[in-house]
Amino acid sequence: MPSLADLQVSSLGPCAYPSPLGSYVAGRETNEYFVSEDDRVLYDDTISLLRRRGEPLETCPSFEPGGPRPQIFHDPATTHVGVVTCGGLCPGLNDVIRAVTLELYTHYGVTQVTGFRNGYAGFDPAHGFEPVDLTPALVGSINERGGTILGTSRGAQDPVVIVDRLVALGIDALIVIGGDGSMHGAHRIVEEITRRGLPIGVVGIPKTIDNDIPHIGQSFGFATAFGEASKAIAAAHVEAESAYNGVGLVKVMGRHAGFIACYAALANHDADFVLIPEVPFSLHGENGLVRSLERRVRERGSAVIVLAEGAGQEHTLATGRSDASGNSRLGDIATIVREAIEKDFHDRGEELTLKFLDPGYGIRAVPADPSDSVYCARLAQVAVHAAMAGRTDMVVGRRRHRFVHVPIPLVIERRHSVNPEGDLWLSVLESTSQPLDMR
Ligand SMILES: Nc1ncnc2c1ncn2[C@@H]1O[C@H](COP(=O)(O)OP(=O)(O)O)[C@@H](O)[C@H]1O
Ligand SMILES: O=P(O)(O)OC[C@H]1O[C@](O)(COP(=O)(O)O)[C@@H](O)[C@@H]1O
Ligand SMILES: [Mg+2]
Repeated sequence: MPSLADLQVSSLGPCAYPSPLGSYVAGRETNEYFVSEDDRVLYDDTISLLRRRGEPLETCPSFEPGGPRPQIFHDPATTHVGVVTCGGLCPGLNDVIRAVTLELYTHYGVTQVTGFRNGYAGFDPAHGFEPVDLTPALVGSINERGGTILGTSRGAQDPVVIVDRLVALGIDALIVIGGDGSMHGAHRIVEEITRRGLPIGVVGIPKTIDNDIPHIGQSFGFATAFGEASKAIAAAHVEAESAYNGVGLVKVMGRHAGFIACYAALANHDADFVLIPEVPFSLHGENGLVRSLERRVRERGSAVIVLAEGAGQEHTLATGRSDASGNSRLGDIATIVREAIEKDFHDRGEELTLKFLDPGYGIRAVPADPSDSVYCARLAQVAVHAAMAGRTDMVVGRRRHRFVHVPIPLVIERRHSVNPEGDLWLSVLESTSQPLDMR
């Protein structure tokens, strides 16, 4: 449980410039568009949690709200903003690049916006990736396409080299669009900036289809991704129920967190079993997957299993390998589950029609759905407000419908994952009627 001190956002210094957004509210009796610098968004959201603390509201943990400030740190006339996308693809990356650029140009009058190519690698002159001048004309309709126009990458880069490049190009604020790994990287960039005493801010916009970043509500692109995954589950259901002893096995992404599997399964209620990294299961034994599946197929004639790629890793041979960013390469649980099911039906002399679907990269290479598009645009605007107000070492998030600033050290402290004791997993159990304990 974070303390109030853990939730304090770092700032480059006092805000000496009036915000150009002030012209919008000039002459109005109220200026509710602007965020009050002394307002806070409470961490706890129930009376019982607050009561348990027994403290005045002012000392209870709370976040700085996101949104435009009446006074800003950077002078828009001279400000130069950098933008980079890192890590795996995610629907909405182009929406965010577009909205950051347009917010800077249109509302702050900032006309120097530079996009770094191919993730953190783009800062290293040795790679020879020329930065891109992001303009309203360039970004106008990029939101219609999946992927990122800037390119992305995995793999470590030296923060010293990155800060050297920021200094060489005169960047005042860097917007990092990335996942947990990118935010670790962003924090190391901040440490190097701080070591040199430079007035350069770093603001993150959390991206990942896995939704494994804590404290930020939900990462953009997650909703689009699970929506795409749910289409594969619906197809598996149709295939399974149209066959004699039909079984659909759908593998979805989700390295350490089973959110995609849970939400995709809940989206159409076609799943009979959801297997996620957070909840261990046995393959064999009375409560294990194979016997439970046998019972379900006997009762209903068919069944659908949704399998997160990171589930049941204890049943696989550890690969001992990792990708360029240090993320572990997973064992192939789908093949193990599939072979166990096929062997069991074969040994029992039962017919089986098993269809294996892996929507794979197809769930993250698509453009954002309308709901994620809105979310991307708004997160981007809030990130620009934060950057212009001199905030640093923070990411933007939306907790319970409130935009907030979350310090990066807090979001990289741990991973967000499905709580097996929580209400999401309970919904999955209710929807699938799978055994509570499959060990
Ligand atoms: N602990 C870390 N410290 C510094 N940089 C990191 C760290 N983890 C990842 N990165 C860098 O952040 C970038 C993106 O990380 P990655 O894990 O691939 O994707 P994501 O940000 O989507 O989780 C990569 O360039 C990677 O080298
Ligand atoms: O792009 P790669 O390296 O094949 O990685 C695939 C992994 O990326 C993810 O989409 C998550 O990526 P991020 O960590 O970049 O958010 C996982 O769901 C999946 O395991
Ligand atoms: Mg990640």
